[in-house]
Amino acid sequence: MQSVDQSSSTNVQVFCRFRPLDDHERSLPNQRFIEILPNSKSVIVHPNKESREDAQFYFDYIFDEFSSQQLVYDKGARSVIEAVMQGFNGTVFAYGQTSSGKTYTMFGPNLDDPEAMGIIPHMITTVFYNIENSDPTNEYTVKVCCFELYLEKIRDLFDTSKENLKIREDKMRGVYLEGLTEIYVSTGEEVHELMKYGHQTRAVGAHRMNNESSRSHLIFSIAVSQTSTEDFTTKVGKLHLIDLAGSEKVDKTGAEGTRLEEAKKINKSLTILGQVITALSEGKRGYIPYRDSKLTRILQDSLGGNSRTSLIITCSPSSWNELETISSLRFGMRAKMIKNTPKVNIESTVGELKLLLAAAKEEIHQKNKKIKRLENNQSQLEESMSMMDFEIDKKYEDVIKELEETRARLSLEISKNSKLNSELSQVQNNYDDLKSQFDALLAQSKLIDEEFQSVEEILKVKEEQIEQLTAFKNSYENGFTTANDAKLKLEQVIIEKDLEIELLRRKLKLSPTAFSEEDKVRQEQKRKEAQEKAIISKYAPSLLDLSMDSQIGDENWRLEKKNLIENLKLRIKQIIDLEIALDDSKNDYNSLENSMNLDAKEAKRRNDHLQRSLEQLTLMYHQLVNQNSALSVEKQILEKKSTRLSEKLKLIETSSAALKGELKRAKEEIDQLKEELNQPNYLKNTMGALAPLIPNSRIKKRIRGGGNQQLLATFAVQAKTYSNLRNSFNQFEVGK
Ligand SMILES: Nc1ncnc2c1ncn2[C@@H]1O[C@H](COP(=O)(O)OP(=O)(O)OP(=O)(O)O)[C@@H](O)[C@H]1O
Repeated sequence: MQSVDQSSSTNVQVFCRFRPLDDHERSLPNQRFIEILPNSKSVIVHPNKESREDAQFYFDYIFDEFSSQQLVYDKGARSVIEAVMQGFNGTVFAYGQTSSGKTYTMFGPNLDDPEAMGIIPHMITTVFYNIENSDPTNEYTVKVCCFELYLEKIRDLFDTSKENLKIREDKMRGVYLEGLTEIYVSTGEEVHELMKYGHQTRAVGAHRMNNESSRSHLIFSIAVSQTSTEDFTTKVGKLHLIDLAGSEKVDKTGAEGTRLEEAKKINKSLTILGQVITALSEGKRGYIPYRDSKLTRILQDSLGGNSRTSLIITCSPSSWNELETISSLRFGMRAKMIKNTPKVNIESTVGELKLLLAAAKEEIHQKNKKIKRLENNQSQLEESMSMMDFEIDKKYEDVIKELEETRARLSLEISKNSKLNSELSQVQNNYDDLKSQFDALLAQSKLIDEEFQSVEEILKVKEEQIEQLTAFKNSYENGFTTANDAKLKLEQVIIEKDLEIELLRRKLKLSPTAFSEEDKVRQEQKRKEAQEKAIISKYAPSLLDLSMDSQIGDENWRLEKKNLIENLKLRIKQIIDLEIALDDSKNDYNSLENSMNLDAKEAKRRNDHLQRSLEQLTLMYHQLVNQNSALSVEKQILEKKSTRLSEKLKLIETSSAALKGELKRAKEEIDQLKEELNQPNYLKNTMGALAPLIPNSRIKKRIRGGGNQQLLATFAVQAKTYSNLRNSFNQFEVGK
């Protein structure tokens, strides 16, 4: 069966029904505590205790104690059966505390009285009314089942020997009960009888609040299948009508023993139902605790699933049940928030099945081919993946190896670099030392310069004094030279006169020896002295100067001058020494600076080189890491692809197996039905107690939809069959 989305999601419709006060409640003071507003959509609760505040609740409709069964059905449930007739799933259920009127609402106090009957009998009537009034080209089959959930066990109410049915789930059928009796019916009366039968078979017990309290959750289901004889499409709508057992406060109801056990189980399953509703109302689509109880598993589709659902909250209007009523109203408000997504269920006819079978066969064939192809692809993929894995691993290993080597090289370079750095810092230290020495020398030289300048200034003064003295000496010398020259000239004249005199004497005496020897020696000495002086004055005036100095006799000045000269010489020597030392240190400094510059340049060059290689290595490292992560991503994608392919393959295999199984089951069912049909005592054997009620209950009965003409024609026959059935049923009951 497939579901066709012909509708958007709809909220669960929630109604509220207040029953009249019962005898006990009427005997109490402050009986009523609720106020239904005129729009019949909201109710205000006025709590008795002043400490509690008024609370307002909103519903799709609120039925008061005077609301008729017909009104409750029309407003609260009719739309659901209309949807079921169109192929949707539908659920109507009643929830409320014990003795609040759930059974009254779902079944009614009298199942045969059209005015008193509740929702379930009304539904049955509507189903068959709709069939009878539908287009004659429609063909219907209707099957019903009825079971109860009692003490957490599922009991088949059409075959009570089935006491503990198991819940199963598969893709095709959804949640279902294995082995549950399903009865095909052809008339509303048949369903009516079956409903009564199930209702009577239900576990009922009495307690302080309800003499006929339902101790189980009852589910009555009708599946309506509608086939068009024109296009052979089939829609199947399933309707669940549920009368829940009521929650109870055991101290109020006085439950003991089995009753207490029942109450606990009922309360527990209702608590889980509340949790499911809370989770759904909060939009927790991820985890809903459906599986925590059998009731919620059965209701899975009705709450948050593929179903049009109506919930009727039944309440007591009495303040005696104030807390229970408020709790039920809150439950209803939460349920109102649940969204369901009902879809039309389309089922195939035999003709369609044949076509489907052929199509399925073809599909299976195609899928098998595809599976083979996929298997091949997968093995190829696996092969290439393993090769790829190998290559990736190898590449990865190479990369890692290269990385390790690079790292080793890097650490070597780093240690070299740090060594160079320490050398550099040592050179830097030396340089700093020299620099400070140089600075000290520079400072010293500055001092010397300053001293030198002051000495120069003194020298200047002294030079000026010397110049003055020299000028004085020169003028003095000039005077002396002139006097000396005059003296020399005079002496020369005297010598010449002496010589003339001698000559004259000789002439007179005719003998040269006329001059005495003494005179000759004296004359010679004088001549020599004169000659000497001339020579001295001509060639060595400085000597004269000195002799002059000594002659002028300024002894103090001479001494001072001498000291000054000595001092000057000493200072000059010191300056020269300092200059030499300065030059030396300048040279040292320059050479050091040169060598240092060279070292620093070299270190910088190496450092730059190292920096560059470090950057390159880092780049390479990053590239390798990127390459590696890209490869990992590629690997992951391929793995994911492969997993997806495997999953797809598995899905195809599963769906193909399910399809095969389904086809096999359908075939077996057809064969079995054919076989059963051929057996004369078939019905007696299979239906047991229900056999007299519903003839041929395991056989699909095709009911033609149609106008009233056909209806009238068949009605007589059906009425006769019905009265026959009732007779035989009565006989059967008597005979039991
Ligand atoms: N709307 C109503 N009008 C008149 N009587 C009502 C109405 N609803 C309930 N009652 C009466 O109240 C009593 C309890 O109702 P009912 O058995 O339907 O309650 P319940 O909720 O099914 O209880 P439990 O959970 O114990 O089975 C019955 O006697 C029933 O006839």
